[in-house]
Formats: sequence, C-alpha cells, structure tokens
Amino acid sequence: MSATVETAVRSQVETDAAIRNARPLRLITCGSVDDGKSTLIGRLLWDTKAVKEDQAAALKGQKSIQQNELGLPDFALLLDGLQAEREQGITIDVAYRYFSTDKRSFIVADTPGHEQYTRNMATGASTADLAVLLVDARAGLLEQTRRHATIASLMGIRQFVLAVNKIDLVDYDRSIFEHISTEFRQLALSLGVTNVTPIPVSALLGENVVHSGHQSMPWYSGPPLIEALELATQRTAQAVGFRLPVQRVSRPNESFRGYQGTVAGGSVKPGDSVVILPSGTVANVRQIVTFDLVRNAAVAGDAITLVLDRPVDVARGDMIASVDAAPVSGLAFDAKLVALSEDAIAPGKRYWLKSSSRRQRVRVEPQSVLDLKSGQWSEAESLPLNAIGKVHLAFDETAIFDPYEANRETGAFILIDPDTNNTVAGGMITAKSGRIDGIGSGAKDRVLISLPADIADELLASEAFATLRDQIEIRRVSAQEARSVLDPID
Ligand SMILES: Nc1nc2c(ncn2[C@@H]2O[C@H](COP(=O)(O)OP(=O)(O)OP(=O)(O)O)[C@@H](O)[C@H]2O)c(=O)[nH]1
Repeated sequence: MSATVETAVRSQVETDAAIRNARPLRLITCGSVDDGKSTLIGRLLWDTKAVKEDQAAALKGQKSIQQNELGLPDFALLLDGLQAEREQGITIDVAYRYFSTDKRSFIVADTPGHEQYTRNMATGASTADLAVLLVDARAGLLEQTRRHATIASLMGIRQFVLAVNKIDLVDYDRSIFEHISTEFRQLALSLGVTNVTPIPVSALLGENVVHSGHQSMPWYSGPPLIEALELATQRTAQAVGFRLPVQRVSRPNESFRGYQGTVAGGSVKPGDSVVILPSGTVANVRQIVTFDLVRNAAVAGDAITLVLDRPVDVARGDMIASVDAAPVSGLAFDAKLVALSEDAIAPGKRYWLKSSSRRQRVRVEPQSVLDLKSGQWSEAESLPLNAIGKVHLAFDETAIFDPYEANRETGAFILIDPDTNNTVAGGMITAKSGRIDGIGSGAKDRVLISLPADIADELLASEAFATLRDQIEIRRVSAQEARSVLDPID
C-alpha cells in the first residue's frame, strides 16, 4: 500500500471509529394516526437487528401475531410487544428506543400521533437532532404534518427526513412522491428548514428503510432512510458563554461555600471571570469540584460545585455566567409557545414560569396564533389547546434567559397553572421585549423603570418625581443590569 493510500485508509478508519464513538444521533418520528409510524420504527429495529434474538424468536413463534407477506411479524405489533418494557417504568410519555449500525448509534423518540399528544411530541423534539416526518402516500400532507413540522422547527430541529410511506399502495408512483416532496419542501422553507431529505418508503415491505427499494423504485436514486440518518449532523455545541443555573448553595462548614448545579452551556475553568445574575456581582472562579475530584475545567452537562474567589451573595435560582457573554436579564420577553392545556392561555392570567432552576411569576399576553393551514400568523387574544402562538411575557422580578436559538436550556421554559399545578405550555424565548420594561410590575397600570441605584435614589428624592409616584415605580438595579435593560437582544 502506498503511503498516501495508507494515510487515507487510516483516516477513514479513524473517522468511522469517531462516528461510532460519538454520541448517538437523536431523532423523533412524527406522523398522523395510521401513517405507519409503529411499522417504520419496528422495521428499523428489525432490519438493524436491534430486536434481541429472544424477542424476535418469541414473536416469530407466536401464532397469534399477524405476519406480513414476507412472513415476518407485523412490525406495529412488534412495538406493542416491546411496550411491556415501557410500562415497567413510571409514566413515560415518550418511549426512547435504541438501535445502531456499524457506522452510528441512534436513539429514536417514539411519540403517539394523536393530536392530544402534541405535548409528548414537543418533549421528544426538544432533544432531537433530526425529525422523520411520515406521511401516507395516499393522503399527502395533512394538518397534523404541518403541526408536527412546525413544532419540530420551533424546538430548534433543522433537519427533516420526509418518509413518504405506503408507496407500495400507490403503485410506486414517482409523480405522487415528487408532488408531496415539493409541497413539503415549501412548508419546511416557510419554517426556515432547508435541509430536507424526502424518501419514498414502504415500511411494511422494508423498502428504502434499511434495505434499498431499487427494484420497485428504479427512479429513486437517493439513500434509504438508514443512510440518511447515518449522514445526518448533530446539533452543534451552542456558541454562548458559560451558564450555571444555581440549584443549591453548599455550605458544609464556615470555610467552604460552593454553588452547585449542572452546566447549561459553554465551559468554565479556574481563573475565569463570572457574573452572578440577577445581582450583577462579578467574581472569579477559584475551584471547580465534582463529586470525586477537583477539575481543571467543566463543560455543558457536568454537575459541578463552583467555588468563587470572594464572598458573594448567591441564592438558588441565580445564574452564574461568563462576564463577557452573559445572558439577558429583564422584566419583559417575547416568546413562542405551544399551548398544552384544555384551558386556553388567557390574556393577563398569571402563571408560574419554570426555566433552568428558576421559578417565577409571569403574566402572559398572547399576541398571535399560527394558522397551520396557511402558515400565517394572525392576531389572537388567547391560545386554545395545541395552538402555537407568539406571546409577551411580563415578570414581577428580573428574569434571566438566552434566546432559544442560542441555548436550548436557558432559552426554554414551561408554564404552570398555579390553580391546578398543571403544565399548560412549553415555550422558547425569542427575544427580550422591545416594549417598555415593566408591564409585569405587580401594580397594574404603573410603569416600572429599572435604574442604577444612585440615579434611582436621586430621582426618588427629587420634588419633580413626587407627582409621578402613582404612575411610575422605580426599581434599583446594578449598573450592569441597567445596561442590559437598555440593550434588547433582537
Ligand atoms: N401497504 C402498506 N401498509 C403499511 C405500510 N406501513 C404501515 N402499513 C399499515 O398501516 C397500518 C397502520 O400502521 P401503524 O404502524 O400501526 O401506524 P401508526 O402510524 O403507528 O399508527 P398509531 O400507532 O395508531 O399512531 C397497519 O395496518 C400497517 O400494516 C406500508 O408501507 N405499506
């Protein structure tokens, strides 16, 4: 072997090994009832040999299990057979299944297709790298396809595979496949997704799932589903600064004080300067401790205790962040959300908003709702179950976020109804609101203005202000926070 060929082979082997060792690709499958989702997942597990031999033998041996024309078990029933595993756990809304090829491993979130399960779909989509959207070739795109594609895109998924299933039932008609693909590409484009791979599939017959469907569809030159998945990219590491939502302040003795939490973005090392929000106090990192050792650095996903170089006031729910790439704090934000409650999200109603380790009061004002048929936003005052809407969030106390596009942990939230304790919406922050800060002021109809403490005191002492006291409430903030209030992120 020549040196060049040898180098090329070695680099290929290394690349393959790197892919195998990389974190699994996470995907979500969505489709309407009966599009064939269970059959497709069953087929993927079967043909990649993810089904354990004993389960396979049991299924093959069961007379009662319907077999398809290939003499294999009904793949949808195969999934039902695996259902027992799911039921052993506590309530799992989303079942995760694992399979792999020699190139890559995968985790598929299996979520129910009914409209009332939109919430599960949103949960599965929030961690997925890619969405496989199923349509029945006979029916084409349905409203549910639009809903799922929209939620997947809102959850930050930027790669879609369109599986045009049951292609055998339309005589492998190329023009039907192409018509649906074109329509779907337009839908995806309107959602900002350009990476779309349409594949004609027969999940039942196993064509273009793991094995090629070339014999029935010589006109299709693209990859089968599994190859498209092997080639897919993962969501890249987020390019924002260090984020540590503080879950606990640890004080085992007088001489030690550490702040515990799971890093929600970026990285940190001893010596880094950090800011504590909402107070705006700045400090340096002295030490990073994990459960067993002192570390030189920590990255997103690590559970750590952070020790700072000076005594500072930090409480549960605060955020410790990079000084030079801090998140945004403020009293008003814009967001998109998916309404998950039978009770509509009503204007002015107060909810608990939970994000990272913070839980705070918020007033929600719906602005517009997405019409899933036309893809247009129209004005709306409330958001009924399953609606996707744009809202304005007004807080009583400073809230701290990143835009969801920049950080999926510190940019996502859920809303909890204080009366019922139900989760009523899942949402993502799009921007800090350009509106006047303080719509969320506890006192209705008063405007709340955040000012650096020295200016606030001066103003409060002035005679001129006395006449405005009923209309304006002044809130003292640090200089840093006052700056960010004046600095919208969009
Ligand atoms: N001919 C043909 N039938 C299919 C194909 N894929 C699925 N089916 C059939 O379509 C029916 C519905 O398939 P399922 O896999 O149960 O559909 P699903 O989308 O998972 O439905 P739910 O589990 O109810 O959400 C079953 O009778 C399958 O055998 C296909 O590619 N070709």
